[in-house]
Amino acid sequence: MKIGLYFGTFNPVHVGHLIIANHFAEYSDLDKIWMVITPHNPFKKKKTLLDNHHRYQLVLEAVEEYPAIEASTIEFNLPQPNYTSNTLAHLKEKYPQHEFCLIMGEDNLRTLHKWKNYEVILKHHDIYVYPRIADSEDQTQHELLNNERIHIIEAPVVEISSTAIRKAIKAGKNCRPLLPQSVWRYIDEMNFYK
Ligand SMILES: Nc1ncnc2c1ncn2[C@@H]1O[C@H](COP(=O)(O)OP(=O)(O)OP(=O)(O)O)[C@@H](O)[C@H]1O
Ligand SMILES: O=C(O)c1ccc[n+]([C@@H]2O[C@H](COP(=O)([O-])O)[C@@H](O)[C@H]2O)c1
Repeated sequence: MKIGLYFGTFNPVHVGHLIIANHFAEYSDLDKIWMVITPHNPFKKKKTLLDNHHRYQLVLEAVEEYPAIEASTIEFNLPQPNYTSNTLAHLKEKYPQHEFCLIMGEDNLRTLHKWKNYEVILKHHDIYVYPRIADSEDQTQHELLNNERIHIIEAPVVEISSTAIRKAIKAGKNCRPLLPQSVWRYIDEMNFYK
């Protein structure tokens, strides 16, 4: 099977994530999309981060009615911070029968040259990049854009961020439309981000 790995902190998962995952499930050559919940992104502070199992539960709720999309806990038992190259090596060993590609937003492509072993990642995996609204253009991004492993895919641009959602909840704003209904309910019942 050809599996698209959609890595993320998902703190919390929101409608923007789901639109992308569904777009790739419906309009690409990928058989399955695994949303991989990352315990600790090497570039992010762990402050305001919900426990792994809660973030996983939220992704499970979000993808419940999407048979081609799964929530993955593969990084939960790997060393932290989570370097994607380590996870990919682990996946290759555990599932030699599958082909793994990465799905990432343009924002992550811009920092890819700073990722651990990014050349190794590019040697073995295709990366499907979808557009996000950029603040500035970056030289390195242009170099990477010419890499034959990088595939720019047209997908809807939805400017929602987990950061904005956390802030809105803290400020007592209603942000229900930005979250799948079951995700909003879970967050509300558990009093998260307040
Ligand atoms: N609105 C969105 N549309 C498309 N892709 C998104 C959107 N928000 C995040 N992504 C992408 O989803 C993946 C996981 O994102 P992440 O969990 O960091 O969400 P985020 O909303 O950017 O979070 P935060 O605001 O906490 O940094 C990343 O590849 C990121 O580029
Ligand atoms: O491997 C790296 O060096 C590396 C550096 C920065 C980010 N990543 C991964 O990129 C993924 C996207 O993270 P995020 O927080 O933007 O959702 C997440 O799985 C991180 O572990 C990986």
